[in-house]
Amino acid sequence: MTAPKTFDTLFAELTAKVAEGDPSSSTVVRVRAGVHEIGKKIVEEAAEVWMAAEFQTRDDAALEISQLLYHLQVLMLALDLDLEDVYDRL
Ligand SMILES: N=c1c2ncn([C@@H]3O[C@H](COP(=O)(O)OP(=O)(O)OP(=O)(O)O)[C@@H](O)[C@H]3O)c2ncn1[C@@H]1O[C@H](COP(=O)(O)O)[C@@H](O)[C@H]1O
Repeated sequence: MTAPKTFDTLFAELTAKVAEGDPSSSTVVRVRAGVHEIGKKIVEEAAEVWMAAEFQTRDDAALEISQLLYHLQVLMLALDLDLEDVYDRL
C-alpha cells in the first residue's frame, strides 16, 4: 500500500523531479517558467481557495487548498528554498 502523501513527501518528490529535469514533468515546466508565472498561478489558486471556501463545498475547498500548497512548493523550488527555510519561520 502506498503511504499517503504529505507536504514533506510531496516536496521531496518535486525536488527530485526538478533535479532530474524531466521535461515530461509539469513541475519542471512550471519551475522553468519562472517566478512571475508561478506567482500568477499562486494568486489564481488562492482566489479559487477563497471562492470554494465561501461558495462551494468543503471537499471543493480541500481540493483547491491542495493545489495552492502544490504551487507554493513550486515557488519554493524556483527560489531554491527548502522546507527548513520555511519551517524555521512558523
Ligand atoms: N499535486 C500536484 C498538483 N496540484 C495541482 N497541480 C497542477 O495545477 C493545476 C491546477 O489546476 P487548475 O484548476 O488551475 O487547472 P488549469 O487551469 O488547467 O492549470 P494549468 O495547468 O493551466 O496551470 C493542475 O491541473 C495541475 O497541473 C499539480 N500538479 C502536480 N501535482 C503532483 O506533483 C507531482 C509531480 O507531478 P509532475 O511534475 O506532473 O510529474 C505528482 O505527485 C502530482 O500529483
